[in-house]
Amino acid sequence: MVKKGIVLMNLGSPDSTEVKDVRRYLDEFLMDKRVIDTPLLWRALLVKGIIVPFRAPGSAKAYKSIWTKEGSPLIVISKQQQQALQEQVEEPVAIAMRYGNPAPWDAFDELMQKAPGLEEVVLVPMYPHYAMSSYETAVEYAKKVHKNRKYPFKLSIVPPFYKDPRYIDALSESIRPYLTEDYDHIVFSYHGIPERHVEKTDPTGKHCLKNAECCNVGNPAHAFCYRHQILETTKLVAEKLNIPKEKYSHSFQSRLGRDEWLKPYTAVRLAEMPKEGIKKLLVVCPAFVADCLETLEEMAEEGKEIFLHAGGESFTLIPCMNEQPKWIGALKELVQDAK
Ligand SMILES: C=CC1=C(C)c2cc3[nH]c(cc4nc(cc5[nH]c(cc1n2)c(C)c5CCC(=O)O)C(CCC(=O)O)=C4C)c(C)c3C=C
Ligand SMILES: [Fe+2]
Ligand SMILES: [Fe+2]
Repeated sequence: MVKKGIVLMNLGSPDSTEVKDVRRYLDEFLMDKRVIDTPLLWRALLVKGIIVPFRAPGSAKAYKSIWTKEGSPLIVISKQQQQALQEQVEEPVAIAMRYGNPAPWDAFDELMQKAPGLEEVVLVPMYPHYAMSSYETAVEYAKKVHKNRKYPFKLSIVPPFYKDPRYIDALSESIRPYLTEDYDHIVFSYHGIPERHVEKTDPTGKHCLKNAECCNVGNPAHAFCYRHQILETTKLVAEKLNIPKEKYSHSFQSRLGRDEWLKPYTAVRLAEMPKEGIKKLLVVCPAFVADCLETLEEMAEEGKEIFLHAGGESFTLIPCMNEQPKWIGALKELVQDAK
């Protein structure tokens, strides 16, 4: 009898592209204290009074431009990843989202039904890097649901896999075919976060962002440092693919609000690069293991337009790993290692 189950947990999407559904999704997302980390009253005022009413119609339009017959790309691809992994393992696999549907309890209930007597569920937060607004909130929420609803099984969690050779290999192989093209530069564009979040998750309270080199000097804070982790991923992939130092760089996309976020900003770099002689650009987004609004709309549409408008000649966005066999194989092994 199978005693174990697997949950792949990603961020989530609105139920439809209607403004009311996008509003509800943004409200749940941005009211999360690990995403907008201001005191509750101020957060409620900001989110419900300003951000959501002003942002929802624009976000709904952006979602419309990428929506498929089957629904949101992030959810559709998550289901494809679930099926692909299911073909490789005998334990039942379910998906859950941090915001919207399916919720973690939907996934846990599904697994309980498929495997009566379930003893352990392995949760895979589908984020390679630690950030309080992605990995941490997914894990804390899943733990809360697990505890409050008194599920009888043990919950094991896959740690951030930003330097795991199996993730690095799968990511590198997804990039390799594009390097045979004639290109001037490859940008590793990661989802940005406010600088304050990096400082907040520093358990030493005195390392992260305290000097320009902090992420390159060994420190226990790196287990929680998003910036250190994305620099590691970039370096390891570049080494594996023999990309010369001058031909690659990293940057951060998707900034929201006026706070200082991790820099450089992708949108700013895309506008500067053609003036520096970079005309043929490759872009990869390693913080996402499934294509989503931030890759298909923000990068493939907006980012491309910024670069071409600034004098760039070609802009190639490398797809996320989605359900590529090498990535699914890596996922299977990450699950097997979880304790
Ligand atoms: C304060 C705002 C935000 C932080 C911090 C943040 C961190 C963060 N997000 C992801 C992954 C995804 N974000 C996506 C969409 C998205 N992100 C924000 C804001 C913050 N994210 C918003 C408002 C949105 C919604 C769309 C919009 O209005 O722009 C998505 C795509 C979801 C989809 O349905 O396709 C992903 C995935 C990570 C990994 C992260 C921290 C590292
Ligand atoms: Fe985001
Ligand atoms: Fe750091």
